[in-house]
Amino acid sequence: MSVVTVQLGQCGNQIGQEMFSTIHDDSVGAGQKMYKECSEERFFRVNAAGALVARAVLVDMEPKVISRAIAKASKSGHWTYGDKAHFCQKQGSGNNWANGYCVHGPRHRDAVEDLVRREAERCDRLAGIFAIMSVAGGTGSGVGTYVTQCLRDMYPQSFILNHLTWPYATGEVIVQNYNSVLTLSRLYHLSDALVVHENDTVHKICSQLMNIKNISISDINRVIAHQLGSILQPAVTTDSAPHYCRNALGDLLSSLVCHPEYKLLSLCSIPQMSQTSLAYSAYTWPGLLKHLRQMLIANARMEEGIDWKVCVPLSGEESTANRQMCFNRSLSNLLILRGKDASSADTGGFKDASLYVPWLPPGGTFNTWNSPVPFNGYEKSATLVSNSQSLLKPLDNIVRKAWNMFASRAYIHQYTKFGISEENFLDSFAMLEQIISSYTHL
Ligand SMILES: Nc1nc2c(ncn2[C@@H]2O[C@H](COP(=O)(O)OP(=O)(O)OP(=O)(O)O)[C@@H](O)[C@H]2O)c(=O)[nH]1
Repeated sequence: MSVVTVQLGQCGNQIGQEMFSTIHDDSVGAGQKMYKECSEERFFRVNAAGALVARAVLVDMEPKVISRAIAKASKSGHWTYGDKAHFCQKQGSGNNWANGYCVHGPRHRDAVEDLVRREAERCDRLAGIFAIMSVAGGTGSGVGTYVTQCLRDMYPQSFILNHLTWPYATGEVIVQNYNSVLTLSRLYHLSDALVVHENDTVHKICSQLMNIKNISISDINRVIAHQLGSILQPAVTTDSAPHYCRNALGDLLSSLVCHPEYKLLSLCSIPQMSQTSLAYSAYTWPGLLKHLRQMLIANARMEEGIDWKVCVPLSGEESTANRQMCFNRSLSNLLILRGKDASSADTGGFKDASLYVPWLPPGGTFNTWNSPVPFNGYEKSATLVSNSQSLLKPLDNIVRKAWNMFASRAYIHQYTKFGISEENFLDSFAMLEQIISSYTHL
């Protein structure tokens, strides 16, 4: 089964290109026929000339980033984007969600829908749609939300997974929190799940784990692409064993999203390091999984600086006490292990019922996938996809900052002039407050 990826805006196109590159290099580097075939079927098609073509549609309102992504892919000499798989215009959305959602989106709806339809028709079986965008700009967030809405209408029965990049908290764009609030509140209804990367967190991984001195956006995107690849590349699931699972998105979503109120997914991978350090490092599964479990409960996105004092509350313990300990409660977790002896690693620590909400049956909260193939040069690696309270604080920060600005009606005229009213804002705030409340009271 195949996934159609839709890359939206600058961020979506840059991350998408890096993701295809990581996936391609990993499947070739693995030197394992079944793994490579499964990965290629999922993400690439073969054109008439026998070359690999990404199953992707590129959308932006300005041409520069798309041209660069297409050129980089061609330069790899291994894969390309489709000849007519992109749509761009001359001028961006000016970091204004309303401009993207109310103007550019509807104006170019037919052209974008046509591109996605053509790509979907080239799949023998469509596993779903993977849309990549930032929440803070104008095109990725505004057009991206509009396009997701159209795709939901076009493919009501298909899985739609959105990958969202959250802005640096310090902020590059004054209205980034408005754009984020509008994007998140709409996508929450449309998408089956939202996989989130926060730029601040990934920046820290680059500086503290990868030891990069002058961190560029490409460095950030490589880390994001690595984590995405680690969940999207072929793996054996309980149902598919001994074969690789064919329905990557479906299995991911059924493992993690048990209730429409809870759709926020975070990722953490271990180990993560520079290529030079990789050659000198050796890991054991018990060591990796012990760290990863503590990262989960203490809500740390990297293995450095984990708070080892946070522990799982004993059953019946007061929920306020849990909160004081900063214990991160989960609804569900998916653990993906790749590399030597992955299938025999002991994952018992993640099955502990106290990690999870009491109202879900224990069998439905935790799943493990594995693959014997080392991922992206790592002899052993583990990624945890988590539907937990881990995004509560960043979400709350975005909503609070946006609300503070909205209270004085700052910059609201830039939105009302495109048709987004104050009531629309209020609805979005109310919707996100509800999600915050639901996750808070897990
Ligand atoms: N991780 C990551 N973040 C990016 C990248 N490019 C932009 N961003 C973030 O995305 C947000 C801005 O969104 P963009 O994607 O640049 O904007 P756009 O969607 O193209 O919208 P317009 O510029 O208004 O047309 C900011 O929070 C940036 O930090 C990227 O390549 N990687």
